[in-house]
Amino acid sequence: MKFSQRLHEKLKPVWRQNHNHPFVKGMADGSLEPEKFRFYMVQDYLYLIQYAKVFALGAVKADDLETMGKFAALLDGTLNEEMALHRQYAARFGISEEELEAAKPSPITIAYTHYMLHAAQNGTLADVIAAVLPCAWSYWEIGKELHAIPGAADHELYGEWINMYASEEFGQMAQWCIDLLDQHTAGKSKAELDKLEEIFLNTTRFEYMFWDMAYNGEMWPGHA
Ligand SMILES: Cc1ncc(CN)c(N)n1
Repeated sequence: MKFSQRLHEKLKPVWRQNHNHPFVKGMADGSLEPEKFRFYMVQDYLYLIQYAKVFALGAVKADDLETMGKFAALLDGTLNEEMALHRQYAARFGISEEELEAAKPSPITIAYTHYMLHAAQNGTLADVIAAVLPCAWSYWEIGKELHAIPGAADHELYGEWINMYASEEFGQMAQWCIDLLDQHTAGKSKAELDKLEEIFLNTTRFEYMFWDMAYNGEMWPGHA
């Protein structure tokens, strides 16, 4: 069994919690309050700035030019395509690009991005992929799941989000990460695979916490 299949099978219960989070369900049926989405979108923009740096670390750790080029393309795609979606949403909410970048990250945004960067900086290429894969893979699955709901992708606020993450291009990117992880884990020892599983599990858990943080508009205790 490929390592990615092992992870998917084993972590299904944790994985499903992300798909069933009220924030995701609210985008699916259109009942999510726009204010919650606004909060999410700003935090996600800050998240993506750091996430793009993890791809940069992938390029640093790659040992062939093809992989290095692919990570460079993922970095570019994050900054100029995925974040363009957020900039469009920000414009709809009356938030400028300067305001977006100057926004303060929530404790969960800080914890999640610092964890990914730490795992990537201190680990191998396999650690880099284990850290980012739940992000790419779970968004792709959520995008496809929501896209399959009649009318969801036409929603005037959430439709573009759903179309972006259900798209062929986003799926290809997620699949490339899955394949790369399988390639870099073939023949690894149990101890190495257990360590990678731990990283994958932790970022999967952080995905849940990120939905939860957005749903509850959580910043530092005692601060708006
Ligand atoms: C928190 C989070 N996780 C994943 C993705 C998909 N790149 C995202 N935009 N935001």
